[in-house]
Amino acid sequence: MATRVLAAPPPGSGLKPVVGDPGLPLVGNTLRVMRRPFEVSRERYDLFGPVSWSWLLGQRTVTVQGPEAAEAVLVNRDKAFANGPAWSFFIGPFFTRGIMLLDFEEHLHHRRIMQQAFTRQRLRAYQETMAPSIGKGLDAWVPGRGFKVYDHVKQLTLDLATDVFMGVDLDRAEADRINGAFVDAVRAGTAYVRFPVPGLRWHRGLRARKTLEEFFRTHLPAKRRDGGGDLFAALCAAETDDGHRFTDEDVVNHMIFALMAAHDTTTITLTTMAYYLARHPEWQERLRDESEALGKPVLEPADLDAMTGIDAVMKEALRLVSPVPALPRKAVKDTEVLGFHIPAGTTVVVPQLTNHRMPDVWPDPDRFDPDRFGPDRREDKAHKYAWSPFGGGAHKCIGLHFAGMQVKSIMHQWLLRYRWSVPGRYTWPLDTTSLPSPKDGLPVHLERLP
Ligand code: HEM
Repeated sequence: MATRVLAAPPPGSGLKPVVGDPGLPLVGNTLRVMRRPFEVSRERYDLFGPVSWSWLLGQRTVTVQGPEAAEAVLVNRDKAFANGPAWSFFIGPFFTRGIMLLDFEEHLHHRRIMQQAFTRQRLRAYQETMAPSIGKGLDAWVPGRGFKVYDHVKQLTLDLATDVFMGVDLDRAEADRINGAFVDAVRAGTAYVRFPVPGLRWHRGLRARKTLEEFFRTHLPAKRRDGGGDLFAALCAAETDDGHRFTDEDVVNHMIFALMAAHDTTTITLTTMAYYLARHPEWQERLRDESEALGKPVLEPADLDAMTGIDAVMKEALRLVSPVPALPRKAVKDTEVLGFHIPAGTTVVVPQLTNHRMPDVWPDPDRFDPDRFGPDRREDKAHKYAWSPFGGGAHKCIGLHFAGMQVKSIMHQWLLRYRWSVPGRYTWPLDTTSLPSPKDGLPVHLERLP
């Protein structure tokens, strides 16, 4: 391995240079990092320490490992790191002006308005709207062997998005058209060919973006007029105390982004929970007992905190498989992380996926052990950023309570309806080349409970 310095620190600054290895010509270390993230990150940590550089996805990228470095980048005290130029590289054309792509003053302005759509009162309304749709979606599952959890959960969360996010009555064909556009927009972010060739991902993504824009623009006037208990209506109505509101264009952009931010992340969380609950039937039974003991077919807002088993398994699933595996930033001026010199223009990545499995922070890090979040252990308290699947700082996930509510509501109803299992020696083939997901869709034996 050829070890090189990223850039010499300014003389007299007292800063250390970032050391790393460029990797292979053209591809750098991209394929190794994508295919074997856990092994490669441990190897690099041992070799270079918490801050190192490499060529990744065609960019000179500094990777910061461990909670301390994650905190420095995400809290971003001297405003050296920007989201827009970093995230745009992946999702820019499809999620134009999504809130995560805005920075500094402008971001804060939008975030303050958006927060009005995520108040406690709004969340209660979303939960109530969602409950019957979850039941309907789960009842439609056909039990048997080879039931692909990932595909079914993805469909379920997409259908829920139609109710809870859009609140628009769509027939099946129209719902499928919008869901399809949405899936194409998301997929385009991980296209290999990153310019529009008809039939390929990038092109389909651009077409999908147009479809989604037209859809939301068409329904917007009625939403503004009639309101409702959905996110679309909430964004239309959102207003800060000093009277700031979203324009029509803002609402369209934020709706498209929020759908994306909410959908794959909750799908991955539920699929990971289902995988470990299939591998650990004792935990599945423990959670089912808890849900049965509650004595209610659907969770109500006041029940969310009481579901401690589901909560621990959800946290452990988010630790083992972080749905957003890496948080990229672009340095907009010379700065430092843990005393290492980061020159302006560098892409900096916080690798959530591997940070959550650092042996220095988590005992036996690859083991599924939800009790590590129990009151007597609280291993997540090792550092404020030890467990940070929702990010941190100004861009911390605005939907984190929504996500918890949705995941718990679905899991509760699922446990009451079905038992599921995998063969004893099955381990899932986790694809980590994009957002993490099982290559085989996670086939389980799904049995309906009497
Ligand atoms: C388990 C589920 C989820 C996970 C793991 C997750 C994770 C994240 C992460 C890590 C970020 C920060 C990205 C960064 O700093 O670059 C983020 C931002 C965001 N998330 Fe989530 N998310 C989840 C669910 C949701 C849901 C359900 C919604 C909406 C209802 C949502 C809406 C957003 C929005 C709007 C942002 C951007 C916030 C900003 O830039 O100010 N997320 N999410």
